[in-house]
Amino acid sequence: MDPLSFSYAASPSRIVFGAGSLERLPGELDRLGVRRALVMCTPNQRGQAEAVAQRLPGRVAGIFDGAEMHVPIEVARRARAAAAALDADCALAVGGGSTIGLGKAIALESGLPIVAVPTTYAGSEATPIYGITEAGLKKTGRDARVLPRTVVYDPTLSLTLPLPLTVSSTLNAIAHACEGLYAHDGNPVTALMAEEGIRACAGALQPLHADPQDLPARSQALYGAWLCGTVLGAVSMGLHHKLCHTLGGSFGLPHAEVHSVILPHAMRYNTAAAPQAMERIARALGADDAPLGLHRLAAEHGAPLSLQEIGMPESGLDRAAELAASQPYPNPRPLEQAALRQLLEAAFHGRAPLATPNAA
Ligand SMILES: NC(=O)C1=CN([C@@H]2O[C@H](COP(=O)(O)OP(=O)(O)OC[C@H]3O[C@@H](n4cnc5c(N)ncnc54)[C@H](OP(=O)(O)O)[C@@H]3O)[C@@H](O)[C@H]2O)C=CC1
Ligand SMILES: O=C(O)/C=C\C(=O)CC(=O)O
Repeated sequence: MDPLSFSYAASPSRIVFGAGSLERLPGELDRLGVRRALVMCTPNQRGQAEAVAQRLPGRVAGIFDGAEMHVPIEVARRARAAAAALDADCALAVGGGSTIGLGKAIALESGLPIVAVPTTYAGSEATPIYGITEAGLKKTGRDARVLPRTVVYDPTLSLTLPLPLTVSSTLNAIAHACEGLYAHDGNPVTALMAEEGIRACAGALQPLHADPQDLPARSQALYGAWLCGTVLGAVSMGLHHKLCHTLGGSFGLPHAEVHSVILPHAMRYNTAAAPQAMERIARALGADDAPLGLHRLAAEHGAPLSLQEIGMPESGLDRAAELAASQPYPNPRPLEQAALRQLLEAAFHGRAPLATPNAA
């Protein structure tokens, strides 16, 4: 197959990046003709949302502070009703993937434009992917309406992100890029972004570990998160993301942490089937071996290493392997339930990924 045969579509989002760029938010709303923004946040980030609202006198329809992880449908319905009742003309999401995801739930139904001000490294602001959880099942989809029109990346807003979450959220970002490097619908541009995204994210962890208030390192992590999120938005995800969604959606495990634990193991599962991707990941990490490099990065910076420690019941491993193997999706190596069960066993106990793949 010709390796230089691809299709490419650039993201139409407008990106405003840099320390202090929140000051540019009023001008960005002007560009979109926004008059009544619904400012959205989680309950604990209400203060931050109020501070953002104060920068927009006369242009805030209200504050909705009920965002929750994985966008429960009941929360989505409440937010949609609030946006309609307040006659909002924009969903202004200030927060991490949970808040931005709620903005997407509104946009999906109403077509309202989203302006995102991300405060974690999850990358949702850079994708047309939405996720909504109903009756214990998380469904994801793609729709151009949910891609934020404008993203204001201001690294000063992430200075308050606690270090453990900083580390796991950065690994969540790195996971997007890792899978982007072997995606069947990737292209040379997403590969460049992925490798640079991994390098930027991984390189930010050491200085942030030493000082979580290191603003240049926060900028670097956010820059990497933008690149990795853009990759996620452009290509199909494989085993790693599917496994994380199964574990998050059906077993309630925390999103960024489950990514941190699974990533080295999912990369080992795919090592033999995606050698070029592994080479690029290893190069970006400055490691000899991609899965071991990812495991080391997580271990050195105190990320959780085992499913056990983030709440996975051992009794659920069979079911998780079954669920992960039950729906077909593109992945470099075919999905084999027994091998996935072995992967989950190693991840459950927090073992380093085996030096050779767990099946031929
Ligand atoms: N559609 C897509 O493309 C993507 C969607 N997602 C989705 O996003 C969600 C995960 O995103 P993630 O960002 O990890 O989760 P959250 O948005 O839930 O944020 C994680 C944690 O970060 C804390 N936090 C956020 N901002 C700050 C801040 N400025 N200072 C201090 N603490 C802060 C929150 O605290 P508190 O709760 O106290 O506010 C929360 O506990 C999942 O539902 C996932 O499925 C993730 C990636 C891509
Ligand atoms: O679950 C969603 O909302 C959609 C995608 C993601 O969460 C990507 C990820 O697993 O980080």
